[in-house]
Amino acid sequence: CVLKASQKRKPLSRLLEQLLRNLEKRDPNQFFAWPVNDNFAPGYSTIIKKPMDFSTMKQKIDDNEYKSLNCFISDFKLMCNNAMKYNKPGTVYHKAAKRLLHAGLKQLTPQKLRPLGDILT
Ligand SMILES: COc1ccc(C(=O)NC2CCC2)cc1-c1cc(C(C)=O)n2cccnc12
Repeated sequence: CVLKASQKRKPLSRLLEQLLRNLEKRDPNQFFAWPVNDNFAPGYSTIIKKPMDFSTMKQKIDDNEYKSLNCFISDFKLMCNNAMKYNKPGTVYHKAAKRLLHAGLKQLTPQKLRPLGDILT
């Protein structure tokens, strides 16, 4: 069937979905898969002003909210930094966030992304 213009996946969206899938693989416990719930994280919504998680990033891709790769990377960093702010060093979540941020940014270096061509310019 022919995709209507509105349904046509923009090249950037397809790329971001692929990058998101690769980042999610680095979160095997799915600590970052969904918004953090105040019931499990007391006071979270008062401490963290701009929550972010992978499901929200996926929704933003689907809604074409990301106008550039840098906006996508900023949300990824925000998500990890939120976890390193709310959770004390040494906790399972602080360690997971630090590891995820490090591994994720390695995947998002220009060297790794250049093969994807001029989609990013
Ligand atoms: C979507 O968020 C989650 C989902 C599941 C779990 C979870 O399975 N936690 C089990 C490991 C020990 C209980 C934790 C979290 C979680 C993430 C976070 C983050 C990312 O800060 N968090 C902070 C305090 C308490 N729980 C969490």
